[in-house]
Amino acid sequence: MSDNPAAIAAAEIPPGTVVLEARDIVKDFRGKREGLRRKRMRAVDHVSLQLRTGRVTALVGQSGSGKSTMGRILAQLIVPTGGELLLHGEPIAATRGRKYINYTSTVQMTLQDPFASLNPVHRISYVLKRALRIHGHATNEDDAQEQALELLRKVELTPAERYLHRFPHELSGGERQRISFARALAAQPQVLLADEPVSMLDVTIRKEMLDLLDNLRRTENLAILYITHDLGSARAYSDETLVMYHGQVVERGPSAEVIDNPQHEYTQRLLAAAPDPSRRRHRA
Ligand SMILES: Nc1ncnc2c1ncn2[C@@H]1O[C@H](COP(=O)(O)OP(=O)(O)OP(=O)(O)O)[C@@H](O)[C@H]1O
Repeated sequence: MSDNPAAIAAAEIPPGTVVLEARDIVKDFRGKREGLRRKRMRAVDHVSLQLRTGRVTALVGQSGSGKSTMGRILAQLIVPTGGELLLHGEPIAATRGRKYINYTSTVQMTLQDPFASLNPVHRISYVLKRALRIHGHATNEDDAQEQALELLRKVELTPAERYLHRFPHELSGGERQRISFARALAAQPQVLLADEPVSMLDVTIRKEMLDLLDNLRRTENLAILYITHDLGSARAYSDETLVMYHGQVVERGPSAEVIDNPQHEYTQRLLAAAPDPSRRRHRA
């Protein structure tokens, strides 16, 4: 086993191990101009969280509460104003270069709109093989081909051979989101940051997609951050829920407790506005 815990397969790490930790993260953006001064806008206000292998952590809150900003900080797509990230207990500093690529191999993010995140001019085979090569997991063309097929099977796009030669526009929204997951898995990550993975999909396929995510959590032992405004799915698919309001985490705990018995007035209001907050599901 490698002595670098970030470089080993997630499956080799005991479930429940903290992989990624955010401590006291703050993010300020430049806000609207007021006279000669520009106001500061605090999108994330002293947020701490831990992501553990084989566990799903839900980050819920209404639009503008800071969920995506927090996800982008965890993916190192943007730099926080304050606080720190720790990977396997080691502070992260590099935002470019080899160390940054190593970080992105360990921590992958998928976005809400799978169509916007896939280049329309490339076939699926190119998308997956490129990701495999960038992260150093394919040594030659045959190897890349075999692994690309295996990734398609993992995200339940079968027969896999049929999908390799397609372009994104030839796929449905659900299939494109599965390709986004496959591309993320090509990095062999330990952490998956899933930003609103089903909100742009037809309601009839949302459950299938969340079941797939749950499956990947188990089979790949992934630490998953599930960013959503849907409390019902957070209750059904996550172990822990953090509720964000105006950039702050106002309530956190086991998802069943937070959602069945919310203590904070904001969580109670969110629940009152949710269509079916009591949906339950027994997890494997
Ligand atoms: N690049 C940016 N520059 C300025 N303000 C930003 C930027 N990105 C986000 N914000 C602001 O930060 C706040 C939090 O935004 P964020 O996208 O994190 O919220 P969210 O909870 O993910 O919402 P949604 O569910 O709509 O994506 C919002 O007020 C948003 O306008």
